[in-house]
Amino acid sequence: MKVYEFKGFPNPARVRIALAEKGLTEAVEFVSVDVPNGEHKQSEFLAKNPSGTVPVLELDDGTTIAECTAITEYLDHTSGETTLTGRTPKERAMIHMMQRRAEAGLLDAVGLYFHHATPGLGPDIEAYQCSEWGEHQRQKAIAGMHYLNDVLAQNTYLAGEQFSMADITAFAGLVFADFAKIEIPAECGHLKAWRERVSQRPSVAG
Ligand SMILES: N[C@@H](CCC(=O)N[C@@H](CS(=O)(=O)O)C(=O)NCC(=O)O)C(=O)O
Repeated sequence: MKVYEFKGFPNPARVRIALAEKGLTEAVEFVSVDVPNGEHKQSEFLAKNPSGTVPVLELDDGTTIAECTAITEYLDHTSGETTLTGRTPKERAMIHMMQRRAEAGLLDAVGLYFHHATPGLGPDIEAYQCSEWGEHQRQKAIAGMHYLNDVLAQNTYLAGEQFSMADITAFAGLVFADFAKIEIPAECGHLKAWRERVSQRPSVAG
C-alpha cells in the first residue's frame, strides 16, 4: 500500500495516527506530494483523487481511496479488531456521529478559515477566496471547540470511553487550529486535558 501525503499537514496526520494505532505504519510506502507547489492539482495526482487533496491510500491492486474516514475504515478492517470505528452498531453510530461533528465543526471550519481568510496555500492554488466566509468559519471553529469541551466534560473520549476515529479527527483539528493561530479558549479545560491525554498516545507522540 502507498499513502500519498504532505507530511505534517493535518489530514495526512489523521491517516498516520490511524496507521500507527493499527500497527500498519511499516506496511505502507509514504509518497510525498508537493502540495505547497500545487502538485496535487496536476493531472497525474487528480487521476488518483479528483478532489485534488491529500491523503490518498493506494492499494496494491491500484485502487485509490481518498477521504480520511474512508481510509480509516479500510485500515481498521484490515488489521485486528475494529478499534477505531466501532465494534457494535451503537459504537459505530456514535463514532461516526462524533467524527462528523469534529470534522465539520472544527477541522473543516479551520481549513475554510485558512483557505479563505488567510493567504492559505498562495494565490496560485487559492483560486477563490471570501474573507467574510473565512472569518465566519473561524467563529464556527471556536464554537466547535466549546462543543467538544462540553462533550469531554462527560466522556473520556469523544464517542465514549474508548479512543476512536472521532478523536483522531478532533486532534488534527486542533493541530490545524494551532497552525492557523486559532487558540483553544481558556475556559475549555476539558478539551485541553483531552488533548494532553491524546498527545501521550504512542501513535500521536510518534
Ligand atoms: N475531506 C478530506 C480533506 C483533505 C484535505 O483537505 N487535505 C488538504 C491538506 S490539509 O492541510 O487539510 O491536511 C489538502 O489536500 N489541501 C489542498 C488544497 O486545499 O488545495 C479528507 O478527509 O481527506
